[in-house]
Amino acid sequence: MRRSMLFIPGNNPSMIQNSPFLGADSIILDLEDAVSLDEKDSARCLVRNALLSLDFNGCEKVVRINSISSGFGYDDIDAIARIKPDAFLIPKATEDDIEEIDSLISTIEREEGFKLGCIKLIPLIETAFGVEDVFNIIKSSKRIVAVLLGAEDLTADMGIKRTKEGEEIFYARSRIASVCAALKVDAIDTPFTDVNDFEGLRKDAEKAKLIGMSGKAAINPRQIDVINEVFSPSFDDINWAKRVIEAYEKAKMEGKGVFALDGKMVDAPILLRAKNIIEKAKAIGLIKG
Ligand SMILES: CC(=O)SCCNC(=O)CCNC(=O)[C@H](O)C(C)(C)COP(=O)(O)OP(=O)(O)OC[C@H]1O[C@@H](n2cnc3c(N)ncnc32)[C@H](O)[C@@H]1OP(=O)(O)O
Ligand SMILES: O=C([O-])CC(=O)C(=O)O
Ligand SMILES: [Mg+2]
Repeated sequence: MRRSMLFIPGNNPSMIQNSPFLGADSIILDLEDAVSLDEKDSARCLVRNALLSLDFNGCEKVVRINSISSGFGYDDIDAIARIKPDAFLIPKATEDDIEEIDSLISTIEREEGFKLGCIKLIPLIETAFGVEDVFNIIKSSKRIVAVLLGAEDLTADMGIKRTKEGEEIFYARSRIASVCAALKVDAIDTPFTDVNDFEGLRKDAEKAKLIGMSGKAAINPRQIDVINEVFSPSFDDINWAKRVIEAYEKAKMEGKGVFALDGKMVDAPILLRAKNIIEKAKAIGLIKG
């Protein structure tokens, strides 16, 4: 489950130390934009030591490396892949970068005796070209398990304003959600940058969920509860899903493929939606069995 993915600056030891107990599903230790140029080497060292020594309490451990073109990316991959993070987040991802990084990681996995393919990739889609090419980017490596939308860089690349309402990213969100559903990987929404506006955060997360995104990045621990709540099935959802499944079983015995529940039609796609809710609730531990 990747409902919430918390960014943590890779040069901040106290934030890193507390991170496993904040309730995020994934922790993204950042070596890219949250770290200034003169701290790139020390942050890499700190993140490496943290991954070696801290118990991450079951959180997914993701490291955002610097891009290959920045000159820091090769050192990031070499230092971090050898201690087996769960995944790398690849900024301003292109097909060429992903193919090259996939091959570099394969070499390290062989050298270190790791299972081939154990280190996953999450491309950060944050250029107009990346949005248009997202299908091919995901197809370029079997390691890809999710895609993250980076709206700050995307809107900068497009030369447009970033707003709280987010109309300017509706297309990018929708395209990423649709392609990710087609290729069966998670679609993770961009962070909401006003860390004191929880109503705004909730609305923004709900917008992303409505069009099919499965989780959202956070930049502050106080954002995690809201994000987890929005991307978990509610108790009403779960009760509805149970009733649909029960009613469907009964209807099937009576030889019916379609019937009405509370005045609304239920047929195969509605059953599928109900089953998806139950699966998600089980994965999160909201229901057992
Ligand atoms: C566009 C992009 O690239 S996004 C990705 C890169 N950006 C980042 O990683 C930013 C990460 N977030 C932060 O640095 C900070 O949360 C800021 C700058 C946004 C806000 O800072 P503040 O207003 O000082 O945060 P706040 O007052 O809520 O901090 C409360 C506590 O949470 C901690 N905290 C804040 N952010 C984080 C975080 N991302 N991870 C872990 N702990 C954090 C603080 O250290 C503080 O701890 P303390 O009480 O022990 O001192
Ligand atoms: O990774 C993210 O979600 C944030 C980011 O880099 C961006 O918006 O440019
Ligand atoms: Mg960015």
